[in-house]
Amino acid sequence: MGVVVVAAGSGTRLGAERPKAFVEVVGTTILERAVAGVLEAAVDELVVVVPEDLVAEATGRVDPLRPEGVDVTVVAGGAERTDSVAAGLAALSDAVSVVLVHDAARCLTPVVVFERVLAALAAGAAGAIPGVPVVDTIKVVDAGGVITATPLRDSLRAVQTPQGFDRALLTAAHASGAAATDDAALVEALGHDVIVVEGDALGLKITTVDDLARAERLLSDH
Ligand SMILES: Nc1ccn([C@@H]2O[C@H](COP(=O)(O)OP(=O)(O)OP(=O)(O)O)[C@@H](O)[C@H]2O)c(=O)n1
Ligand SMILES: C[C@](O)(CO)[C@H](O)COP(=O)(O)O
Repeated sequence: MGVVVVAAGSGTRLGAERPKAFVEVVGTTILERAVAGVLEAAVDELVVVVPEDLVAEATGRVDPLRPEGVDVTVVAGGAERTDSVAAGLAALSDAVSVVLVHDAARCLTPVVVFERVLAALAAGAAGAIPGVPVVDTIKVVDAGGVITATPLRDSLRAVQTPQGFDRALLTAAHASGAAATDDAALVEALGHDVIVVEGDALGLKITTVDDLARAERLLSDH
C-alpha cells in the first residue's frame, strides 16, 4: 500500500512564518507528526510532497522516521492541493495498486482511521474516506446570501483524510484535470461509488491559529 502525504501548502490561514507543515506543535513539526502517524499503518511506500525549496529540509526530517523496508521519497508539490497530489501519485512505484492520500495538516489522525479506510478498500470499495457527522445545520446559499436549500443533517458528513482508492482509478481521476477540494470528488465525478467510514475528532485539520491551539491542547491531554 502506498501513501501520499501532501504537505506543500503555504498555510495562509494559519499565518505562520514558515509553510504550515514546518510549524511545530509541542516541539515537533506538523510534517514529522503526520509522517510518524502514517508509518504506524501497514505502509510499503510513502511519498511526501512539500514546497520545492524545502525538499532537502523535509528529507532530513523524514529520513530518521523511516522504518526498515519502507520506501520514503520526498518530492516538490504544486500551486494547488490537486497538483501536489498528482505529483505524489507520479512518484509512487508501479508496484503500488492501492493508495491513501493524507493531509499533513491532519497530523493527529489515529492509525485506526487508516485501518478503517484500508478495510473498506479490502472489502471491495473503489474509494473510501473518513467522515464525521456535522453538528450544525448546513444551508446552501446563492451569491446574494439567500438560502436555496437545507440538506437533511443526518445525510451530511464532514470528511477527513486519509482518502483511499485503487491507484489506477485515482490517477485517471486526476488526469481529468478537474478542480476539487478533495480526491473523492474527482473519483465521484467519474461515476464511481466512494464510501464514507467513521472518522475521528483527532482527524481535525490544522487550518487556523485556533486549530493549532486545539491540537496543542489535545496533545497535552494524551
Ligand atoms: N498547493 C498545495 C496546497 C495544499 N497542500 C496540502 O494539502 C493539505 C490541506 O490543505 P490546507 O490545510 O488548506 O493547507 P494550505 O493550503 O497550506 O492552507 P491555506 O489554504 O490556509 O493556505 C495540507 O496538508 C497542505 O500542505 C499541498 O500539498 N499543496
Ligand atoms: C481534503 C480535505 O482535507 C477534506 O476535508 C479538504 O477538502 C482540504 O481542503 P483545503 O481547502 O485544502 O484545506
